Amino acid sequence: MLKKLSFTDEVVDIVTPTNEVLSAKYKRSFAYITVRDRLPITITNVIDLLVRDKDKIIDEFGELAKEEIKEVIGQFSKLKNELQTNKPFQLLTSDGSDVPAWNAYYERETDREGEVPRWFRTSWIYAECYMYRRIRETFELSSSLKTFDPFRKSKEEAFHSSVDAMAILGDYVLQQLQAHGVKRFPSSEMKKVALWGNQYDLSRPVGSELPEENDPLKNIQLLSDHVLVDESEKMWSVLEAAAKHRESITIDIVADNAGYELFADMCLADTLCAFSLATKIRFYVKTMPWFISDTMEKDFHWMRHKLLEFSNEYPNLADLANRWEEHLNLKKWYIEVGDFWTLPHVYSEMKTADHQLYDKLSDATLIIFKGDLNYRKLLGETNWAPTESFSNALQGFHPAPLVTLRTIKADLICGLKPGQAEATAAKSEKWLITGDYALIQFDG
Ligand SMILES: O=P(O)(O)OC[C@H]1O[C@](O)(CO)[C@@H](O)[C@@H]1O
Ligand SMILES: [Mn+2]
Repeated sequence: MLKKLSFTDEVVDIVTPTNEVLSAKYKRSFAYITVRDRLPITITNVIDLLVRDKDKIIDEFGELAKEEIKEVIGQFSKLKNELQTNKPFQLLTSDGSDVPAWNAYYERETDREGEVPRWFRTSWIYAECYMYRRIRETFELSSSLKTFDPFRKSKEEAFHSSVDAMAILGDYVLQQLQAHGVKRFPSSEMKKVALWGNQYDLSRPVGSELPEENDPLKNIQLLSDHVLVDESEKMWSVLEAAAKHRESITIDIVADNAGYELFADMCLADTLCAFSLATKIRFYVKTMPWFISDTMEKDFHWMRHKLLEFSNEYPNLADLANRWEEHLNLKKWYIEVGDFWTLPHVYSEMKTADHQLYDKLSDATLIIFKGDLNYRKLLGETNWAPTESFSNALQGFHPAPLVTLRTIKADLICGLKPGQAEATAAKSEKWLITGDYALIQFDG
């Protein structure tokens, strides 16, 4: 009798070859661990939430939700099974504005791969984005749960557990804001605060914990020798030169996680405006629940309202929330939403996939990309040699001068000095996935 092939027979027991796109087909890669272990856990957690919070959800979304919760749970069990048995992907069927782009991507990949993409064969970025899109689609196809965000509760809990850290940072930032015109822009502190804020994502692998030190300003000192590349001077030079020569300075922030990280990004944005290093800031956020903790527009407004509620306990947090509301009202700050950020495209494809967005980013004086997922997309999800230059790794993506503030949480990197990757690996075996190391890389 012929041995029945299991999908793991297709997985090869190697690390990702240099210059290849990351994929769960390489068994010794973080992509494999993620698709095998981490993604099914995410689906299980969504199912558990629906079971545990059933009554509350029915209260909020109406009686019809009672039946639909059961159906949705069934769909998620099916999705998990599809993943774990390496089934082919499917076309999306909901009426979301991004569905044509998703389905075009599916057709393109099917042509390129010579077969319908599957979880353990296609690129990691496609598989992981596809899972979050399928979760979204399941809710979209219901009648009563269309707007349900399965990660809202986790995002809100994470916000509450970081209020003390925000209060410390908030006090510091308000002091700086009051000192503008007298003191220089606190560049060293603010870049690190926004950089290490990226440790606060909710899809951390087991073993990569948040800092025990609650004071973010002390924490950034402890981590100062963990920034493997720091090209922040070049980013300040761009802004200082623009401040000297121009009246308007637009900074685009491609945001990442809600909660503490977003708070830290807004502190950076506010300080840049106060010190005249920016006149307009556009925050790009996601249109749907994404990679658990990524910011949606509603998460931003929710945070602002929560901060206002602290007016007795932490008046500085409320003051900051009021300032940010004013920036939005005065059209100094914008929250930008768009489908591209939740498509599986890497950024070298932006110009053809969404030329309007590319043109818009091209108007910026500086673009700041936050976090690990943005870094993966910047690098084309490719396993570059660690010494490859950042500029080459971007593969032609250059709408405007750009900088990435990333704590390292996936096994791809570039722009290191010869020997630096090896020396870091000798200090910490899991340096590429724990988020304990970081990069500030600039392309001018
Ligand atoms: O919020 P970030 O920094 O984009 O990180 C998201 C997480 O998702 C991944 O990109 C994939 O699971 C990890 O590499 C990372 O831990
Ligand atoms: Mn994220």
